[in-house]
Amino acid sequence: MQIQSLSIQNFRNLQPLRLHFSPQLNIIYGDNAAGKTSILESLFILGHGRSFRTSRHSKLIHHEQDSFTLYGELNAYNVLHRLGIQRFRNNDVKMRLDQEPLTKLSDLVALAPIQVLAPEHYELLTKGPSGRRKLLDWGVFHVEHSFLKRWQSCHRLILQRNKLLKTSRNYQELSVWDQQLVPLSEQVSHYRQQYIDLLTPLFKQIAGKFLPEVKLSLAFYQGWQGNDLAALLKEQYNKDKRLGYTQSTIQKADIKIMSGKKLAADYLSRGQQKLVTTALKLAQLSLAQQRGQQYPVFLLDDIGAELDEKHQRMLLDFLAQQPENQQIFITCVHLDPLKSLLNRYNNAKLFHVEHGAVTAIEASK
Ligand SMILES: Nc1ncnc2c1ncn2[C@@H]1O[C@H](COP(=O)(O)OP(=O)(O)OP(=O)(O)O)[C@@H](O)[C@H]1O
Repeated sequence: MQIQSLSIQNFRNLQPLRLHFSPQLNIIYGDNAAGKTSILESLFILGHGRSFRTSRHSKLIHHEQDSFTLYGELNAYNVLHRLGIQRFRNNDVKMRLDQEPLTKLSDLVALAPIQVLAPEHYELLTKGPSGRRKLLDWGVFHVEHSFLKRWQSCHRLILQRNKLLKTSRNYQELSVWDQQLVPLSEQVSHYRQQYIDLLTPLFKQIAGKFLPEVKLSLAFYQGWQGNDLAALLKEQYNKDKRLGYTQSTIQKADIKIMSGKKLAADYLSRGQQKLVTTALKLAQLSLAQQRGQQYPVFLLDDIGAELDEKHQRMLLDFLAQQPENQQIFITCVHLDPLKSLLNRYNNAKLFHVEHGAVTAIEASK
């Protein structure tokens, strides 16, 4: 997938603008607080309907305005699509795809795979499992679109079960729900496990280059112990009732990132943890390419801020070896470290951002 152009209105500090992108490499540079990440954020919203920096949409709207509007031209499966998203302070959202109203976020996500690696993600290992689960589910969804429907049904059933737990007098009253919940949960877990199995060799290969000193691997925790979820739900009924929620669900799933037999988060330095996150995201990108899916657009925020020079070079070398139709966006304060990457592309585009205004610069200059 490639983003051909983007118009932005009333988004964070950005002045109204329209940008035409390179199908390969785009570099957005400028001083701190110029608005570089805001551009990446708006690109991310085209494929996710939400930001990667905040869950509060109102923060994205320019201080003095009531709504922001994004309008993107996307090339998906060699077809040009026009996507418009408008978000209001009261949380209303209007989305249109090719002139038609778009009501399902999943259609947007399926159309436009967009992946981001930003400083926010470098705490992926130490924070709770929800970030890792999001990363996993985004990947699973792009391998297997039918995953989402099952995932949503499962969440609905868990919600209903939790409500019923409070009023139920014995397990029998819940067992009908569990007859539906158990097979659905097992299917969701099966897809997740399959994805981890596909991702692991690529992750090991990439992590092995970035961190040759540690032996990393991935393990999948499905959200409960053992293989008999039906028996577990029955056995845990009294405790679930006391707690007011179901303990063993797909909502507890996690990717365990291991260093040998230990959890990587407990033993690796902060720098090493950043490299593990980088390797995970790059492995997801490689997996999509390997499977002949639509290549996700890859957004890399603030390359200079988090990695040392040696690993920055390794990351840039990795990006320099990407296939031709892989679109990449990178933000940075200094252009110098990116010169060798720029030299590899004859159609790279540079954008200079200053106080929310963006100027396209010829890459040859
Ligand atoms: N809703 C908003 N309305 C107006 N301005 C905003 C809004 N939200 C954030 N800003 C401002 O937008 C500016 C740009 O922020 P952004 O994070 O995009 O900068 P950046 O160029 O990526 O900076 P850095 O290099 O420091 O990461 C900041 O000064 C921020 O305070």
